[in-house]
Amino acid sequence: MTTNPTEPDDAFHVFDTTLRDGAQREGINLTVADKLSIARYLDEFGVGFIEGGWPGANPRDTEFFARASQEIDFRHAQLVAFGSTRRAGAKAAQDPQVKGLVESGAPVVTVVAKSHDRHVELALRTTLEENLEMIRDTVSYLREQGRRVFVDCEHFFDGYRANPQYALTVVRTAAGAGADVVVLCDTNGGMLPAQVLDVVSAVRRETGARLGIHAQDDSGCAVANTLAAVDGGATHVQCTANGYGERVGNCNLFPVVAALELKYDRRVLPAGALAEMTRISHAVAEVVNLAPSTHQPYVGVSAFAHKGGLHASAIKVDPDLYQHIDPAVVGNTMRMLVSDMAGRASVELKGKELGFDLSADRDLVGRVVARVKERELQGYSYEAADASFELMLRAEVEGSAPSYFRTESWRAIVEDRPDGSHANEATVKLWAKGERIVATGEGNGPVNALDLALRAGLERIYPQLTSFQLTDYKVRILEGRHGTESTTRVLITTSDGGAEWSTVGVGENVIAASWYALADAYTYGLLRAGVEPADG
Ligand SMILES: CC(=O)SCCNC(=O)CCNC(=O)[C@H](O)C(C)(C)COP(=O)(O)OP(=O)(O)OC[C@H]1O[C@@H](n2cnc3c(N)ncnc32)[C@H](O)[C@@H]1OP(=O)(O)O
Ligand SMILES: CC(=O)C(=O)O
Repeated sequence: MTTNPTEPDDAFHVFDTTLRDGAQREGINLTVADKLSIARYLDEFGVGFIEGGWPGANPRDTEFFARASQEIDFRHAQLVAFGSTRRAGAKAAQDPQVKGLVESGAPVVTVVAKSHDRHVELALRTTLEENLEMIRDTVSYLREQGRRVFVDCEHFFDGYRANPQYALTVVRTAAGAGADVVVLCDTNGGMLPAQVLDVVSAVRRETGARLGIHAQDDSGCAVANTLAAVDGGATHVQCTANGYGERVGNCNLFPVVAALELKYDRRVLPAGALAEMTRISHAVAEVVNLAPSTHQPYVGVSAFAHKGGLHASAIKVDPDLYQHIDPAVVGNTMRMLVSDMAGRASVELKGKELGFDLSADRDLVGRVVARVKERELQGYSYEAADASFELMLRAEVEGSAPSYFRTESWRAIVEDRPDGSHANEATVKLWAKGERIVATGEGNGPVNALDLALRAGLERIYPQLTSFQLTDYKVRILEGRHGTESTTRVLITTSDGGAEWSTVGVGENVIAASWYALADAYTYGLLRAGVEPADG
């Protein structure tokens, strides 16, 4: 029952609610500027609708609507205001909340309505008939005001189980009053795909209304439930970027649109948009200030990272053997992880990724595999330390590891002072380009002092390292095995302001392990910068 003359009846809607339901996630607190920035990313990605928030519910959402239409030249999306049906016993035309929706200026309004009889009686504290009247009146009023209206039927699936006739009457009432789409909501997120398929198919059959789906992820089934609803006849999917949302989250936009485009062969995004998906997902994560999930389907950095040796050996023949799609299609890349689960193929493919053709030297590849396994047994972990792996690989390929300095000794001292403060000092004694260097550093911890001493000692000889910055530092104490002492593993990430690289060090204590990881970090950085190796 489409009432929008500009759209064919079978038009498919990708409706994003990151700025409304996504913002209901614990830990997300968006400014108006953040919301504007996310809206730009979503429009660029090509979603059809952006639900911007609840105008009138808080000053931030009201300001967002005032500014979004002025400041953003939407190319693909229409802005949607969210609100509820009018209050019981009032008139929609006089309801301040409904007026706020009109005053937002948004061309589309989503109205949340009760569709579960128990919610009407307990939460709204009104009659079933008055709830229908609230829906009828609110939708008609908004239509008279020239708005396109979608109705979100809250708790629809639970309501349908409890009282199917009432739930169906709500759908008919909303559609009859002029709602373009009636959205069936799994508000508590407890449904499973087979149930969603059954209910959506039945509602479509019984009412003929145009249906949408809004699935919360409490059972971990939001994406599957959304696709099941599409199978049942829904043509409008509500999702959020990276699955942000109330409680555990909402339906993740990215796997849904990827599935629709790549597996249902349905064009739901503008041409070329899918290849931007990984970048857009990470950009939105940056704006909401949450680290992008490494294991998110399609867009996570681990989504196409292969660790098992057997996988690598098949991928060497054809990547399709262990990948459901070509990562480039969604703007991601395949990565090979080298660890003690690697075989020859893993090392060969990793070598290729790093620019080495190892295919002709079976013995060398075998030696590298053996070395990786032996070092991982000691506590090293190369899958998160590509730079240390490359230095080790180069040592095998080129006969010796690239080297820029030789260590005579180092020491780090922590002084506990009577006032409870600590002084951290380090001294390094090095040889570089034939010169003996003694340098000291004072830092906010012993590792920082060691890093500063190393930097102070080498900076004059290798000015390139002034741009290096330690950006991440992780320590893990590894249990001793078979009666041996425990050891410490340190992973360091270093940046030169553009690229980042990670190194690993293992030692009997945290400072020794840090030293090895730091030495690799500086060595690899100088190599990357194109500096000719020159040992002490
Ligand atoms: C499933 C969802 O995620 S829906 C979206 C939920 N999002 C939010 O709630 C975020 C924004 N909300 C808010 O800022 C506030 O809750 C407001 C401004 C909307 C309302 O605030 P208040 O007026 O203080 O009311 P409060 O939040 O305590 O209760 C909500 C009221 O709306 C009523 N209500 C709930 N659903 C509906 C509905 N579909 N139609 C009409 N009224 C409704 C409740 O019965 C309650 O009425 P009462 O005040 O007579 O008890
Ligand atoms: C509308 C909505 O957010 C829900 O029912 O979960």
